[in-house]
Amino acid sequence: MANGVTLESLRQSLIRQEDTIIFSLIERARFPSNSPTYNESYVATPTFSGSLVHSVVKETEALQAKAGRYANPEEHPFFPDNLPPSVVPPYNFTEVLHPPAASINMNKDIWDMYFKKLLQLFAAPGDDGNYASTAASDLVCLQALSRRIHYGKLVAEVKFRESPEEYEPAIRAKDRDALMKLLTFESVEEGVKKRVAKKAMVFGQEVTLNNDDNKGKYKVDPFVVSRLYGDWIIPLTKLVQVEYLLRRLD
Ligand SMILES: C=C(O[C@@H]1C=C(C(=O)O)C=C[C@H]1O)C(=O)O
Repeated sequence: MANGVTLESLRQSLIRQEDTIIFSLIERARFPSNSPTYNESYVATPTFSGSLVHSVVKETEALQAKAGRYANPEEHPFFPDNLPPSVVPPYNFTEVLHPPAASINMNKDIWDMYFKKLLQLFAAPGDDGNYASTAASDLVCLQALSRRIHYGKLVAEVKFRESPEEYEPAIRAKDRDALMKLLTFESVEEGVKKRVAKKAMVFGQEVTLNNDDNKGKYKVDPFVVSRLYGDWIIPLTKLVQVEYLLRRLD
């Protein structure tokens, strides 16, 4: 495969990213739900627009944009409008993707999924006042999820290059269902769901010096992690793949 990128190497990266995602969820789960972080009327100052989390994400992204974060095609901002330009010298990232890929940004869906669905599954109800740290943890989760989900672009490119003759008719017919079928590997998905549950058990256990008196207590529920993947992360990654493929012949 061109540029040394193979389906196998991309899958290995997705496996490594599981570690990042699970640790980020564990870090967020240190805090209770902390609802004022998300309440637009909580911060009453012109410095911040919207909720605290909105401002923390937006302003951090502006800083990271200056530091060159979004020059990497694997990174996608949640607030792409009016981002300041990078001030660092450009790095020559290998071009793997078909250029129209740049127009795909699913972060709006990722934002909604995270705040409306995921968070309540792993953050315990309550309020401990740590809103700034909570927002910072949310940002880390969001960025890890976004990177993983947009990796679908690379996965789709490699799948396309491996068998263009299978994909081209479905792309020309704009047949989303056929594309979804072609790019789906159910056994891989089942493996992902089982592995992330196992990782959540290993990473989220209490490590003590005297044997296993904490068995069965996890910092994030392994079943919930598996469900996050099965119900949201994998479907969104596949949606990115479909969107990418639909533009692949443009
Ligand atoms: C990412 C891939 O494409 C699909 C999505 C998967 C995922 O998001 O984990 C797994 C298998 C495929 O159904 C892949 O084939 O590895």
